[in-house]
Amino acid sequence: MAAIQVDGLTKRFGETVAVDDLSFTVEDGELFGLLGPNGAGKSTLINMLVTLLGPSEGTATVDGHDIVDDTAAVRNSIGIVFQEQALDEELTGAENLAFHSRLYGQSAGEREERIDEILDLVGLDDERDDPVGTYSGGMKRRLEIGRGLLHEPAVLFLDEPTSGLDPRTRRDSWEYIRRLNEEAGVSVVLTTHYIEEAEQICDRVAVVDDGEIAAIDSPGALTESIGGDVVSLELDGSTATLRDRLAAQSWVSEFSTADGGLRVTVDHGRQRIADLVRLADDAGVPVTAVDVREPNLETAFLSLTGATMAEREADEADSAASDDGEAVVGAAGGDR
Ligand SMILES: Nc1ncnc2c1ncn2[C@@H]1O[C@H](COP(=O)(O)OP(=O)(O)OP(=O)(O)O)[C@@H](O)[C@H]1O
Repeated sequence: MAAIQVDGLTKRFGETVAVDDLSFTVEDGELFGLLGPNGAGKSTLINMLVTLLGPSEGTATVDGHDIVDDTAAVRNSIGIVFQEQALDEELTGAENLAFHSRLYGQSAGEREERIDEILDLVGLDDERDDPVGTYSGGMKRRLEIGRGLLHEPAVLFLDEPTSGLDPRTRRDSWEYIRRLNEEAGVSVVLTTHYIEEAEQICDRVAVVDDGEIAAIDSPGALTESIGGDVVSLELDGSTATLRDRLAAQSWVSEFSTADGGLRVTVDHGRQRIADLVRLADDAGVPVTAVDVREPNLETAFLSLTGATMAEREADEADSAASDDGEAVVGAAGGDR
């Protein structure tokens, strides 16, 4: 049985279509990533799957249970770690877990055994009796992830699990997430706007943009699907003639317009810079800057959506600011 089966799931907030007719499957035992910029619709999708938000249209099952008709069974089958931290800082690590174990109705014997297992799994054995207020950001996140596993869920949802952590702690957290996926045998669905996170730990990634899934595959296959390096040309003038000329070159895989220029996908991008500059000159549009990116998930996102993650987040910040009538700064994007 699939861990998650999503069929035509849609969520509207007034005019905004936050999640637009999504269908996909997460296999049992998979570490599945939803990668997209802030505002892409990842949290809305997760909130529907964990039964906190009702869909506008469509259906989904989690561990075989319907997210609308069978909410209690879905909730018993899942663990959730939200973006915002929710630990009692005055209690110790073990006490925080014990509190939740009681909420789930575990017996005293079961509780003790499970807490030991979890603290071992997330590497907090030595700090079990320290108040959580003394933990580092990474340790707190590990404890929250452990807490999500307390009742042995079939599926663990992690919403931006490493957001706000420093890069080193983020890497350490990846180890733990991978380990618990393997050792606890739990299917994991995580959202992230960190390309590297999706690339490093996910078995498969859904690239989410503007409420839709642009592609789903393994990070390696998504990267390979680009078929070359992406050369960004900043151009001073109309690109119409140059586009015609690019279309006629056998060595150009594809190209798209971008703010102030063109993005061209070619093999061996660096060796093609001179050819591209010459084509642009011949077309009467001087190149003012060149950037070459080798294939990775970042260029896959660019190739699939026509924009970088950063550009998408800036768009979202702009529209949030115009909605609020406020300045763009702090409206969206970046770590929280
Ligand atoms: N309760 C709501 N009411 C109105 N609009 C909403 C609501 N929740 C989300 N949206 C809008 O839906 C879209 C998707 O938001 P969502 O939070 O799901 O994106 P996200 O990819 O999870 O980003 P983030 O990581 O910032 O949460 C955005 O345009 C957002 O403004």
